[in-house]
Amino acid sequence: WSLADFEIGRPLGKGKFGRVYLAREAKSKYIVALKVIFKEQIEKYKIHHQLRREMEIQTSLRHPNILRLFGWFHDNERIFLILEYAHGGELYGVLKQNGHLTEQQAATYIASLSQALAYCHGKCVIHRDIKPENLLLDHEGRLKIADFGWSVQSSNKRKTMCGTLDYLAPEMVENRDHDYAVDNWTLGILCYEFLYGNPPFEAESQKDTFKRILKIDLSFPLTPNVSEEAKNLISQLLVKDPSKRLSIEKIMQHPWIVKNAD
Ligand SMILES: CC(C)CCNC(=O)Cn1cc(-c2ccc3c(-c4nc5ccccc5[nH]4)n[nH]c3c2)cn1
Repeated sequence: WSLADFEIGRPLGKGKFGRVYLAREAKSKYIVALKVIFKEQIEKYKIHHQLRREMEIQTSLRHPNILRLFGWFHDNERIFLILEYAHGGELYGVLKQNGHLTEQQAATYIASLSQALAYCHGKCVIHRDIKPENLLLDHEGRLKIADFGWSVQSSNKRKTMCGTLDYLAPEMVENRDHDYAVDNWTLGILCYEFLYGNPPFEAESQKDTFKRILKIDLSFPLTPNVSEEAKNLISQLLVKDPSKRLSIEKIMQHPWIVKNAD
């Protein structure tokens, strides 16, 4: 592939490392999202190996709820990633527009995320950075995890702090070793945010967010009205001891998911 094969459209936003444009492959008319990453950025931030690993990870993942990386090409100063185009845009937009989601929508997205994570964990990939901005919707409103900005192969004990803090599990806040269960924690954070409109441990300062996470300072507002089953699932995921968090399989069998996810 080369840039000449594509007609470039409007900017779709900026992902990690670069901007993303709507694009159409000239011959097939196939619509894609084309991400442009400047090589000088890669040199400057020394992220060549991380980028390569992400590209290998994302190319190898094939799942209906994981955004495809079809391929890539480069010219002298830029690398271009040919990504799946998600017609529905960011889930974040839907969440902010409606304030919060219905229990059916929330359960459907949590079920989709759980299936995608079960698939990733099966391939020894921990996502570690799942947040609404990284979740896109296709033309049927089906969820697509877009950004493997900090995904690692599981053996890694990386210590870098990644992304916004609201979604960090206690073991990551305490910079202890972490494993797949960080993604289970994040499902609890997202479930809470889908139903209430903001993440459970939000605070004025980062320090206070850290404290609330480490204390599991979890409370459920009286409005909007949320079912006991939903609160039960959230309470079984936002557990300090990673080994005590509900497994992905158990999430899929939880009464709230079985009843509300479609
Ligand atoms: C290899 C490594 C660097 C990871 C490869 N993955 C990414 O680059 C992650 N990434 C995906 C995107 C992205 C952003 C937006 C979209 C969209 C999209 N569709 C939209 C519809 C309406 C409004 C906005 C939209 N954005 N479709 N596919 C996308 C893909 C940005 N970063």
